[in-house]
Order: sequence, then structure tokens, then C-alpha cells
Amino acid sequence: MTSPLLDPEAEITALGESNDEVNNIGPSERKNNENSSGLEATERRSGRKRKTNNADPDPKPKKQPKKEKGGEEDLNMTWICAECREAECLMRPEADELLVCEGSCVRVFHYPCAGLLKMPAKDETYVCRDCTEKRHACSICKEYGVDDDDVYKCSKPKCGLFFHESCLSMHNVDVSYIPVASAFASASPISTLEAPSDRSKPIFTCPAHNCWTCTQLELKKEEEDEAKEAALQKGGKTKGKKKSKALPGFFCSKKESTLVRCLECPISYHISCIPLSAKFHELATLCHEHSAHAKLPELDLENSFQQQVESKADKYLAQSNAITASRKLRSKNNNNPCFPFSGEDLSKDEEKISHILTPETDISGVDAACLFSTFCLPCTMRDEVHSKPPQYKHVQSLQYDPRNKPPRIADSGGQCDCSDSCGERCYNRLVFTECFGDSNKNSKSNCPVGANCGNRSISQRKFVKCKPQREQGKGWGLVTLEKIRQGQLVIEYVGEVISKTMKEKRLQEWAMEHPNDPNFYIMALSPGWFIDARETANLSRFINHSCDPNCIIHPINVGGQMRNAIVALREIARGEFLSYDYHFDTQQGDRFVCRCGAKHCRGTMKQTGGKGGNGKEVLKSASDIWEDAKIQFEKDKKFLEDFAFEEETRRFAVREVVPGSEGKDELIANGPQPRNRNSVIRNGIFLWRNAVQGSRFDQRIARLSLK
Ligand SMILES: C[S@@+](CC[C@H](N)C(=O)[O-])C[C@H]1O[C@@H](n2cnc3c(N)ncnc32)[C@H](O)[C@@H]1O
Repeated sequence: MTSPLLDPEAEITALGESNDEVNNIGPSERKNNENSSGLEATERRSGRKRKTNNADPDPKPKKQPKKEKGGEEDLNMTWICAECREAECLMRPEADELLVCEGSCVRVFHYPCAGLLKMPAKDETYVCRDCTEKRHACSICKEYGVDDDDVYKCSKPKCGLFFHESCLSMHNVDVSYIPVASAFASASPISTLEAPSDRSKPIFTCPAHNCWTCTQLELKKEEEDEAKEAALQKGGKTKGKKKSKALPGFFCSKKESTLVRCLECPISYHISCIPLSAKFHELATLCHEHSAHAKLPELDLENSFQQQVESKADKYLAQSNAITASRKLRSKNNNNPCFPFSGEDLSKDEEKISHILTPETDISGVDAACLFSTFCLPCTMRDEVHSKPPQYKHVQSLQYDPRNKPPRIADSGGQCDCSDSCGERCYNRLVFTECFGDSNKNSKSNCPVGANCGNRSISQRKFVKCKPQREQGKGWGLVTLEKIRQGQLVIEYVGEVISKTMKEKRLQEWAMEHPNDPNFYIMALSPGWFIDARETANLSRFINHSCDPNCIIHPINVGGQMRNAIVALREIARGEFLSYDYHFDTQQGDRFVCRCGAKHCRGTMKQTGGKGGNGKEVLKSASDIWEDAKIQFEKDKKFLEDFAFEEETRRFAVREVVPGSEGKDELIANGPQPRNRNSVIRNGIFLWRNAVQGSRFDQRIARLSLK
């Protein structure tokens, strides 16, 4: 393989994301539901209209609901329809009654949005289609999956959110596993962050139950503590590990238990921790990541709670006090303007300051101190708090454009003849093809063993558990959460499959729009086809380059389509950063400085050598790759003749080990021929891969000499 990651000169344009999942708690929901028990979440609500939220112009502060045994928070309901994402039904304005799904998702719907002609009777049970079909959208990537197979429900009883395991790893969620057989019988985890057995179910509390801002601060504190500890130990002083203390209330002026959740994702905040970059009104919240693109539900401002609070603030506040206090606060927070209510026009700061509540004032149940003092993060903290892996759409497999996809690859010839498991000597494995189909003679299959054979890791997504983490000088990287064996499949590189023309278009457009972006995600898949993992990907997009990598890209034929497997080159310890050699195929000069820190670092992520001479890189055309393959073929043959075998076995070796040496063009062009099948199996080789990977015989001497 010459160029895993290609043409990093530029990249792609933004793609739309689907917006089909809703479940949100807005500040007024918190207020209006404060005295409702969490159990209400499973009761059907009818006749609840948004306007009724505002019916009481001066609602008194209500007592927080009692916490249930076991510290269960009351995750308050939202009254935004999960389908149309509005409080008031846009399909039929008269039908803005909401009903609650009594299945596991506990979402609310307008009845027309739920596909019903009328509101169900009080004694009728409503279960939404997703819960009936036991498939839900992941609350992070929005992709649908089968319950307890692809997506898993948060373990909090009243939380109806589902997640892919891999999506959770982006949110610092601790996952434990219980064996599937006992998954429903016991809630006690057997291990934390350990490789689960094949049949285990993840148990976790999703990010919706923790304030995102406070969590980031805790993590930062922990990191600092660890760094201090490490420094102390380096200096020879040993100290017992000091448990870092969280920072409850650092930004919250009180210990709040209620969280408001983003309409688009599970990110939640204490009201007093909502950062400047988020948006909210009394019906819903959009987190810092979604505020720029998503839309808050319609709010009838005139009748809104927000409007009432603002007018009360006008009435009650001594404006001069507010201005002085706010100025003080601003100068303390590096002139970070404070966020009064809408967060829209910060340039009109002075005007807004006149509406800010003083810390002492408590109006209409809103904790004024909380609003006043803590709606913004100091500038110094903002970068840290927002340092989370960039968002992308998580997918589990390659995404093809149905109108323009790579042609299928012809079969490499018949079935393997393995009898129990397809191990090292499996013919399909040797020709870089995964087994498919089962032993049932009626179905198409290339393997008599069936679904349990050992050569189906990619199609069965037997990926290693990993998580994104900052890697010094390289942005985000990917660390493994489990020990990896040499030769083990780590993960598949997935994204959108695009043609060469599309790749070039995207590269150009991205370069124009983001001239300073150093990150590139396009990888070669097969001649003329590429994988773009910038916006649609899995965790593999975070793997960085190293000149001394611990992984390699293996193109593998899975059911007639090429897929790029990332395979371990050596044993990799838990916690190690994963890497492979990008061999960037680029005409640009010194732009791609490598910071891998390896002993023999090339200093660049580009491929070296090539046909350009004088170290100048050129893009390899298909015919160049072809020529290289033929040259390599001759070298292999010569190597076998000269060194690898004793005199008397040479002729045999060349004939057998280099199958098709009489018709090498055909062999290189078409891959393994059925007539070469036996020698491929006997010698464990497949020369066609030289065309893609440049693997060399002299480096396989140990293996050959074993024969
Ligand atoms: C596929 S992305 C890897 C994930 C990326 N680090 C991120 O933060 O999203 C490739 C980009 O990571 C950076 N990178 C990867 N390996 C690097 C290295 N060894 N030295 C410097 N930058 C590296 C480069 O900006 C490169 O274009």
C-alpha cells in the first residue's frame, strides 16, 4: 500500500447531519416540573400545552423533589415533541397535546407526530415505534441501531437515551460490563474498562446526568493532580496519591441537582454552568456544540416566562448597582461579558446589564445569584473546557454513494478448505479475503466453517476498545483501552467512500475554506476510490502518524468490496497511543512536519523515495504502481534463486513460491488464480499484495526458511 492517507493539501466541505432525535429539558421545564416525581416521566401527559407553562405569571419557587433512594436524580421531562421538535404542533396547530411513550425511551410526541389520528384514551398505553421495534437512534451520532446489540440504554432507570459504545467514549463515560446472560439479572458490574467478553453488555450512566462544565473542570483538576504527582515522583519524592477533589460549586453558586439538557445531544448543564457559547430559553437548551447550527423551538415571547422575568428585573433592580457589580465581575473574568438572558448580542452589553438581577434578588423562583454570577466561564477556562474531540458523525461501516460506488471485486477462487476455524493457513486469509456465508450449501459462501470461523473480524466488527485523547503536538490521538496482540485487528478505517474526482473537489474546497487546518482524513481505498473520514467516521479517524508505528493498514476484500483494516504490528499495551505510517501522498513541500518523536523519524508524514528523484515526491499513477509491482516481483524471484533455498530446491521454490512466474502480468493483474491456490496455501504468500503494499520476500525470510 503506497498511500494510506492521500493528498492532504485540502479537505472536504461540510455535510448535513440528520436531526431526528429529541429529548430535552429546558429551564422552564425544570421549573414547571420541580415538584413532580421522576415517575411522572412514564405517565402519559395529555392536554399539556406550552402556553400552560406560562399560565401562572408569578409562580412561586417550589421545593425540589425528594431524591429517591440510591441518590437517583429526577431527570425532569421535556415537553418538546421528539418528532417535530416543537412545543406546539406544526402539523395541526390544534393538536399540541403531548403523549409520553411508555416504552424505554420515555419521549414525548404530539399525537399527529406519533402517527395517531387522535389522542389515545386515558387507559390506553402508548408505545412509540422505536420502542416497539426495539431499535433506537444513538443520542450522539443519531444513527439507528438494534437495542442491546448496536445501541445500549443508559442504566439510569428514568433516562430513555440510547448510545453506541464507541460514541460514549467521546464523553468520558465510565463503562462496566456484565455478561449478557446475567445482564438483566444483576446490575453489578464485573469489571471496569476491561476488555469485555464477546457476550457482555455495557452498563453506564450517560452524560445527561452530569453537568458537562463541572465534569470538564473535574477532569482538568485530576490531570493537574496527576501531573503534580508525576513531577513529585520524578524528583525522587514519593507521596501517597492525593485524591483530587472535584470542584462542586466552583461555577455554581449553589449545589444544583437539576440539569438542563441539549435538544440535540446528551450534554447537560447546571443552569448556572451554561456556557456563553450555548443558547437556551425556557423551553429548551442547545449546548455549546449545537448552538451555532441547530434551532431552538418556537417561543411565544410575549407570554414567555423569560419575558416576565426580564420585565420584573427591570422593575426591581437598581440599575446602577447592577452595572457596577457586573463591571466588577467582568474585570475579574478578563473582561468576559456576562450573559444575561438571550446570549445573542454581546455588544449591547451595557444595555443588558441593566436587566441583570442582583445576587440578593430572588424573582419568580429563579435563583438570581445563580443567573447573575455564573453564566459565563472566564476566558482562561474556556479553551480547556471546550477541549473535547471535534464532532463528527459516527458510523460503523463504510458509507457508499449508491449512484457511484466501487465495482465489486471478483471472487479469488472457490472456498477455503478449513475444517474447524480459519486460522493462519486459511486460503482466504492468505489472499487477504474475509470468509463469508455459512456451511449451508444453498447460500453463497467461500468458507465451509460458517459464521464462527476465525476470519471474519471486519464484518463482525471485532474492534479493540479505544478512546480519543490529546497526543502532544499532534492534536487528538487514539489510545487503546485493552492489550492488543500482534496481528490482531484493531479497528477498520471507515468514512464516506468517494471517487477520485470527488476527492479532488473536496480537497480543493477545504483548502480554500480552511487554509490553516492541519488535519487530513482522506485515505486510499482501492484504485480510484478513497475514504473520507473528516465528517463521517468512527474512532479510527483519530489515529496519528508515526515513523515507527505500532499498526499498519491492510486492505482486505470483504464480500467483494475492499475495506481498510488497521492491524497491530506488534503487541500493544493498554493505554498506548495507536499509530500507523501515513505515507502521505502529496506534492506539497515541508508542510507535513512529523512530530512522532520516533528514533528514526523521517521528519515528515510524507512517503519517501518514489519516482520523482532528488527526494521530490510525485503522485503515483496506477501504471507506476504496476511497474513497481513488476520490479518487486523480479526482485522476489531473484531473492529466492540466490539466497533462500539450497541448490536442489531452488527450481522447485521459484516455481512454487512464485506462482505464475511464467505469466506474471496476469498474476499481478488478476490476483491469485485458482490454479495457484495450492502454492498460495503451501507457501503462505500472495504476490498480488506487492502491488498494493510493497511487501518484500527478503523480509519474510524467517517464514520461508521454516518451510
Ligand atoms: C487522521 S488525522 C489524526 C487525528 C488528528 N490528530 C485530530 O486531532 O483529529 C491526521 C492529522 O493529525 C495530525 N498528525 C497526525 N500524526 C502526526 C504527527 N506524527 N506529527 C504531527 N501531526 C500529526 C496532522 O495534522 C494530520 O493531518
